[in-house]
Amino acid sequence: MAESARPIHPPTADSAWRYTAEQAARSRFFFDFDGVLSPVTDDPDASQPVAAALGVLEDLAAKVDRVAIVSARPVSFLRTRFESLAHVDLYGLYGLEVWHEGRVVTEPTAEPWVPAMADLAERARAELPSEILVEFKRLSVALHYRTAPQLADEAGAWGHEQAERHGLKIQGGRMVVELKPPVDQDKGMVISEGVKDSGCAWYFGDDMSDIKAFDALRAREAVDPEFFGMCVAVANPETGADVSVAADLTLESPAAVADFLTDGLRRF
Ligand SMILES: O=P(O)(O)OC[C@H]1O[C@H](O[C@H]2O[C@H](CO)[C@@H](O)[C@H](O)[C@H]2O)[C@H](O)[C@@H](O)[C@@H]1O
Repeated sequence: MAESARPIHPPTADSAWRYTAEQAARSRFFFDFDGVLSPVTDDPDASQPVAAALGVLEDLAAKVDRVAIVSARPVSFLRTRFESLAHVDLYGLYGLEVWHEGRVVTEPTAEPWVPAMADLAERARAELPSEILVEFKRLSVALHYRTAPQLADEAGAWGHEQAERHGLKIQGGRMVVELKPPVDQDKGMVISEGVKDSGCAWYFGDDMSDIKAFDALRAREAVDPEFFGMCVAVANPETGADVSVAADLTLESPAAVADFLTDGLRRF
């Protein structure tokens, strides 16, 4: 049977799956964690992948070239959720950490920032209202206001002041402001690197930081007419239409992502 042509954007799910199945050995899948594989919870420590996600990710990894999770969480956290998956790679802290050959490899230029980030987390706890949940992630500090949305401006102002004073990067997310070392690394860079030598890649994301990963797929398509990049958004009330508008397709929830993959795997 003749091979399908690269689907035209926005492709139908059917044409995207058909093309990917034909290119399975050269296809890679990348997933954000929070809001994509796990439903949002008030307590960041409580979030868990939807029950069907683990099995379907491992099944997918057996059919395609590579499956990876690309998250703002540390690898140590992702390991607690995905330890049972032997064939799924983990990128943590926007790619500052990678799980490689049984250990965490940290971007060397970021490592010296650990003490400064620990100090920042301590000051955030002391200086901000206790309703703002401070999450220390070794190489970044997240200021969560999900349970106290009236404190969004205060968290943002404190974050911006610290970023300016200490030369840090600041990143907004879903009811969160995050401070990071001034190291050039984001999900777009992870994906640009991660799709080298591949013919097809999918990225599933729900947050503003995931748009850079979508852009990386578009950029690769622009220079390689053979390459097919599929951007999938997961709907949520907090990022407005920005992520969906940048995507080829929008799914309703993490449970819908697992169902979508289960259905797609039938084409292989
Ligand atoms: O890149 P991701 O895997 O999507 O991580 C983004 C942030 O996810 C977490 O916060 C978000 O999910 C929490 C649990 O559902 C929720 O309480 C919070 O409001 C969301 O912003 C994580 O805690 C952050 O560190 C990540 O930056």
